Amino acid sequence: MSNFSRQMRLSSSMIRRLHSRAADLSSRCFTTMEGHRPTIVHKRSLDILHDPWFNKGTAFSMTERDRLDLRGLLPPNVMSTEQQIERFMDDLKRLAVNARDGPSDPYALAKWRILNRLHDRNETMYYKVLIANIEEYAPIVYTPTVGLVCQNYSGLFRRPRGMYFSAADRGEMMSMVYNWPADQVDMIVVTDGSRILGLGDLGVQGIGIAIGKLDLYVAAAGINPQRVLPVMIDVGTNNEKLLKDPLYLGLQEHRLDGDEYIAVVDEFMEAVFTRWPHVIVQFEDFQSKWAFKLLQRYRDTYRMFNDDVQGTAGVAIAGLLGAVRAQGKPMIDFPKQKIVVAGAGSAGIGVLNAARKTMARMIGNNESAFESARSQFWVVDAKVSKLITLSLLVGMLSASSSGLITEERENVDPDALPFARKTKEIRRQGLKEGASLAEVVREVKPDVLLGLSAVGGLFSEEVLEALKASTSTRPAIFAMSNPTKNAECTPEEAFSIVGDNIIFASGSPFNDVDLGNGLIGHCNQGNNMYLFPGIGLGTLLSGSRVISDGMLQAAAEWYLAAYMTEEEVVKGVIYPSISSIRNITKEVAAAVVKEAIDEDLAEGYRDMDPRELRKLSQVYWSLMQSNLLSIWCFLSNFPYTPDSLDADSSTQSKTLFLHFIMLKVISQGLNN
Ligand SMILES: NC(=O)c1ccc[n+]([C@@H]2O[C@H](COP(=O)([O-])OP(=O)(O)OC[C@H]3O[C@@H](n4cnc5c(N)ncnc54)[C@H](O)[C@@H]3O)[C@@H](O)[C@H]2O)c1
Ligand SMILES: O=C(O)C[C@H](O)C(=O)O
Ligand SMILES: [Mg+2]
Repeated sequence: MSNFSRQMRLSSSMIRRLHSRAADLSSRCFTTMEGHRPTIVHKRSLDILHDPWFNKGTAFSMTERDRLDLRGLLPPNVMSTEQQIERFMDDLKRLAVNARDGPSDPYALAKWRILNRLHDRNETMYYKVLIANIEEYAPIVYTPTVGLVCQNYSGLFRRPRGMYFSAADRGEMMSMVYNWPADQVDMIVVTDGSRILGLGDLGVQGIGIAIGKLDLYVAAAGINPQRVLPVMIDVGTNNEKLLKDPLYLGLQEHRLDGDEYIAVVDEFMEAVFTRWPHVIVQFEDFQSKWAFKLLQRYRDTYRMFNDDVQGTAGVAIAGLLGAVRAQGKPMIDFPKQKIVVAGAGSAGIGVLNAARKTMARMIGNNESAFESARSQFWVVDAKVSKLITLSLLVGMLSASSSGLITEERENVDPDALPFARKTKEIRRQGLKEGASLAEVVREVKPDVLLGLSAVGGLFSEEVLEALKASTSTRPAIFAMSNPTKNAECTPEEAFSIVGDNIIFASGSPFNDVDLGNGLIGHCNQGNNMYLFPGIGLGTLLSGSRVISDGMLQAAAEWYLAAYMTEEEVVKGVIYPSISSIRNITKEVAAAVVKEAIDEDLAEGYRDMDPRELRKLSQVYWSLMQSNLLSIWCFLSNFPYTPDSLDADSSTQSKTLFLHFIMLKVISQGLNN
């Protein structure tokens, strides 16, 4: 071989090596500062974002995100360093301004920041703090402060948490899910940010709600924090303020709609269930237009549920049954209750459907029972139909379709249609289509006034005055809208206007009211947090294929409704305190497991044979009920076993035997 050709061979292999080294280097390097030499990083994915030496946060360009396996781990909008600094400074200044204006919101936000920083530094410690002080910190990491966090998310954003799937990721999601570092994910909470609490469309900022809900999964249900995944599906926003905000972190385009929207959610569902076939997906805070459609679309094929529709319905039913007991009546009297509901959105309709079914079951469980249950509800809404929107646009102020919904109303939402009152009926009651809430309350004299309207103060003085004429010995007011400012009324307003003898519940926490003379007006928190962690845990442990109505009903009616003692209910306490959320979650989960087995839906946990599970359930049902959560925490390597395992000597041997069987069952799954 001539020297020349040897040199050629050497140089071509060298060139190949150099090429591959260059390619390798280019995949591992990026610029930390414009105009500077590139940084070489030997890390990938979240490890980069969690490393203060390398992390550029939202300033990673799209090509860098692809090269460094970061795609989907950051909100989609790429920011410049200048924008990042501006966002940080804006936020800092805003806190100073707010602090002068009034203490409460900035104080709660400051607490959230401190907790969030702890979450970033040391997750174990974060959850220990949360669990030990759940009553104090649930209102910070969850409702109501989480709403404020979502509203201020652009300013608060420091380190990403969870995954973002945007409309721009179509066709990529199946590979993007592998950017998430955990091989096992048990729970996903997903939102598209279109209706965050009662705060409307917050776009990508809605990720905060998914994070807050999963904090409760960890704190209340003992789900391992390494196996939860908050998800934001960013399909744009119709919030004009966010669309114009140069510092907004999400896609700055109007929301996708129709088939295009469904295609994005379909792709997301397929991707997550392909990587984690046993995962459970909780849909959260989707506008009602999509909440029902997506629930119908997926509920028979995937392990999923909609918390606002189904979780809220269960919690409301438990409270409504509690209100019957508080009147000194048996629960079976529920079908006689007259109920006025304000707000026929995803939560309102969910409650109406479930309450109607519960009543029908109590009075015969047949067609005519179902029909007669319908007449116990009066629904008031303020939907502006498409036609009216159009007429408003062209300046013709016609009457909006608000007030009492009757069969006379045009363009009634099909989900609300079954509750449209018949004209003949309401004429007899002295009412008409569109009657105001106050008129309806005045004429119907209901036992219950329930709000899921997202309108703060909707239960005005006039409405509450009208409720004084209620035919109930103990009228109940459920002001369930969140966060605090959106509550339909405060407990002070309710007790002072309607009287000391009422039952009061709100979605966000309020303090009890001092009624004088040593009496306390109890303020219950009627929030779906009492159900969703147990629904998720029970579904996970049973390995149910889907989440059936029966499983949800079992959770609400068997357990939550019966949870309070007679003594408590008489005092007006119809929901438990948040401090007992772990105990409630355990029982809710046990009810869900049992029902899944009874309905033949349980497939066992991972490799657990369903027949074995059935046997286990029959023999050890009562024990499971008292030990399920401890066992789960223990076996899933969750570091914070909630209550000490039952060590009572008389039950110890049985308990240990149960632990042994459950250990066998669950370890099969964990070893997969
Ligand atoms: N406590 C809980 O556990 C819980 C659970 C879910 C939802 N929520 C709260 O319920 C509220 C509604 O949630 P959603 O998902 O049903 O929202 P949604 O937007 O689907 O429904 C709200 C409905 O209220 C109607 N409305 C608006 N103004 C009204 C008025 N003046 N009078 C009567 N109706 C009016 C709207 O037309 C709409 O149909 C939110 O504040 C949410 O935070 C609470
Ligand atoms: O998030 C909550 O506090 C309850 C409910 O899911 C809501 O949307 O308001
Ligand atoms: Mg919600």
